[in-house]
Amino acid sequence: MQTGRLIVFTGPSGVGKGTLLRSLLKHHPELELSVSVTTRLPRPGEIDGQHYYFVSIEEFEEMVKHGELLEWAQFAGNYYGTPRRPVEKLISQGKCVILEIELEGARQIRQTFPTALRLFILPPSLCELEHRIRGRGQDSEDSITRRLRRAKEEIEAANEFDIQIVNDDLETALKNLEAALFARC
Ligand SMILES: Nc1ncnc2c1ncn2[C@@H]1O[C@H](COP(=O)(O)OP(=O)(O)OP(=O)(O)O)[C@@H](O)[C@H]1O
Ligand SMILES: Nc1nc2c(ncn2[C@@H]2O[C@H](COP(=O)(O)O)[C@@H](O)[C@H]2O)c(=O)[nH]1
Repeated sequence: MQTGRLIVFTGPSGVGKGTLLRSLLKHHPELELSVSVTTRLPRPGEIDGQHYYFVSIEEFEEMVKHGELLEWAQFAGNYYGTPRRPVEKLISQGKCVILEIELEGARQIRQTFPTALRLFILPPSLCELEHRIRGRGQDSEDSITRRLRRAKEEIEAANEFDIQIVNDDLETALKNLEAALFARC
């Protein structure tokens, strides 16, 4: 793995990005995961500063106004963004930093960090994606509808990314992910 690299990890909500990343980071603690800012309410068990920085809409808008976000987007009725300073600091220290972000944010990063490695995680089918989002049991019906509608648009954009990985069997997807990341030393 090259040092000082930005890795963008995108895919529809519920495809298993977080699940894959938790496993990847367990095996590769040298990788850094950026903690995003969001106006979404915390889910049960989510910890401020660990899963997200949970902020108000006003606080988020202030961050945008002051250029504190590397990228940001609206998703399923909430704002999400990547705090600029910690990412730039880690990259300057030679670390590989992973951003788990949706499509609009990934497109912004392509403009500002053209050398970032961009991966897209695909579900085996839309039916399985819906099954996973519902099975997670964390989102309202309205949020599920918005997420699934957005999923179709996101999947159509998968070819914009450097690498596509289907998350069907979790272990296979993890192996493919590791191969994609570490073959690029
Ligand atoms: N390969 C897999 N096979 C079956 N279930 C899976 C697989 N990968 C993840 N899941 C399950 O799918 C659900 C959604 O996974 P996860 O929360 O990691 O998705 P996500 O892409 O991070 O979603 P979001 O973008 O909304 O945060 C979880 O319940 C998880 O356990
Ligand atoms: N553009 C950005 N998208 C982000 C960021 N952090 C998370 N996300 C994406 O939002 C959706 C929904 O997340 P959830 O936690 O509410 O399920 C998902 O696709 C995330 O990848 C960010 O900083 N910028």
